[in-house]
Amino acid sequence: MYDVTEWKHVFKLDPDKEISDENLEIICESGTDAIIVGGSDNVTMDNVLNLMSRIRRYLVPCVLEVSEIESIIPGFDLYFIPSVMNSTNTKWVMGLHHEAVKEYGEIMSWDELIVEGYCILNGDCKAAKLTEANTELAADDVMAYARMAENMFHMPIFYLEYSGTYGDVNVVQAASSVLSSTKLFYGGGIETPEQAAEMAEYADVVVIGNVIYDDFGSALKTVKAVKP
Ligand SMILES: CC(C)=CCC/C(C)=C/CC/C(C)=C/CC/C(C)=C/CC/C(C)=C/CC/C(C)=C/CC/C(C)=C/COP(=O)(O)OP(=O)(O)O
Ligand SMILES: O=P(O)(O)OC[C@@H](O)CO
Ligand SMILES: [Mg+2]
Repeated sequence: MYDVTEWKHVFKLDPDKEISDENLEIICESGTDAIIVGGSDNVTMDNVLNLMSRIRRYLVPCVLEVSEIESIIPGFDLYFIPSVMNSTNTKWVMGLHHEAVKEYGEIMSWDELIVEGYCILNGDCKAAKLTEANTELAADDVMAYARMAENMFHMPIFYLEYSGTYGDVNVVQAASSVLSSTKLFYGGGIETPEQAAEMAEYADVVVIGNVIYDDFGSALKTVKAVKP
């Protein structure tokens, strides 16, 4: 029904940030493959519900990327569950997941859940600090995580996260070279259609976040750059 393996471009909307109805409509009808709702600060039931119900006016698939147990609400098409592979604290690898499944296990629709093997590479971003990620990684370290995600843990998504900064295309290429069934998501610092196209050469899916709020016109152009 929602075939993530066909996606090339997604917008990530932050429930803690303002977006006008007009811009939301443009984003939802832009031809992007999905809208991810997610962020690392002040993600509450209220602001998640508010954003979800506004996105729900459109046909585009709508995904909650879970960052806090308290803000999980029903009604999304899919739930992306990050597991930070390069975290040094097991809480962010499997700990919170264990707690959540203990609480919701009985009522969970497992086919709506998609696990993302996160590898966070921008040491200055909030997610890196929160999860105590070891971001001092060379390309071969990242390749090893990618191989583990696909061959050991059978994760559907390997997510290279540079949130807030434009990443190293050689690292994205290296990760891509060792993946076949697991889909490579790239997110971080994409501000122009050219950058989106550059990362899309190697990543299966590019994620566009902050630029939606900083330069809406440029954000919109990334769709055609990736899906001409
Ligand atoms: C009732 C109901 C609908 C039930 C459904 C069942 C369900 C979905 C159950 C959930 C099961 C489950 C296993 C949940 C996991 C729970 C959990 C809290 C896991 C931890 C997730 C995690 C590792 C979070 C760490 C932070 C992280 C990686 C967040 C991802 C998003 C991210 C990096 C956003 C970037 O944030 P942003 O604000 O844009 O950052 P900048 O400031 O840098 O821009
Ligand atoms: O906000 P930006 O830097 O575009 O990053 C997108 C996404 O990967 C954040 O989780
Ligand atoms: Mg952001």
